[in-house]
Amino acid sequence: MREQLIKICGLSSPDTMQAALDAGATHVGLVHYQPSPRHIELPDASRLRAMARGRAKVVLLLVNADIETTSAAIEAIKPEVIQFHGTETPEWCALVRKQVNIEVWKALGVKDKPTLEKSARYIGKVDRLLFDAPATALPGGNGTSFDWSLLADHEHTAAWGLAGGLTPENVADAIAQTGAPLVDTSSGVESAPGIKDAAKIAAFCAAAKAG
Ligand SMILES: O=C(O)c1ccccc1N[C@@H]1O[C@H](COP(=O)(O)O)[C@@H](O)[C@H]1O
Repeated sequence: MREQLIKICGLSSPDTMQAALDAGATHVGLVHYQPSPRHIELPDASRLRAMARGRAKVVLLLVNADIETTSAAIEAIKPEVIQFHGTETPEWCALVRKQVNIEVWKALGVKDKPTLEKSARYIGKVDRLLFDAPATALPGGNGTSFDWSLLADHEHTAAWGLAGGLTPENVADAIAQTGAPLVDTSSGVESAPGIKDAAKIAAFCAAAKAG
């Protein structure tokens, strides 16, 4: 049986990092993007990163960051994965992937079939595609989902994951409908924007594993 991959993103305190690790998250995400309520400065991110070593893969989330910001964040956090969540091009993703030798993921907002098909531009350039709801106020982390039926007959030719509005209540259904090998949540395990809830994190991981 394959392992269900589970990413809890936007962690910014030791308590909630511990909750995600104890709940069995396979990936934990740190958002380094100033406009986000989940933004974390590099020294704090580095401390949380140390907690996860050997227990879960750390995913550094960046949005259209310049070279200096990207390099400084990678140097400080030493993540296993970098997730680009803005309008980064396939070429940019491939360049970073070649330079840093860690997994590179690209998040893409799925509005309709054509936008899903455009994801093919990233095949071979990244290690995983992350299908999310289209950007609204923020490029992601808005707690909104997209029409999962768009994925039903999509032929996946690369590793992928599902994000956008996933909660402890809907994640099992999302996995059943889409077969997502990785599920990713942020808002769905919070009590308020940027405030993670340990009980919701535990419930999400349990539901995803059961799903
Ligand atoms: O979490 C954020 O604040 C964020 C900011 C900018 C880009 C992406 C962001 N979060 C990622 O968006 C998806 C979906 O999040 P949600 O579950 O709908 O809140 C996920 O990958 C988050 O990590």
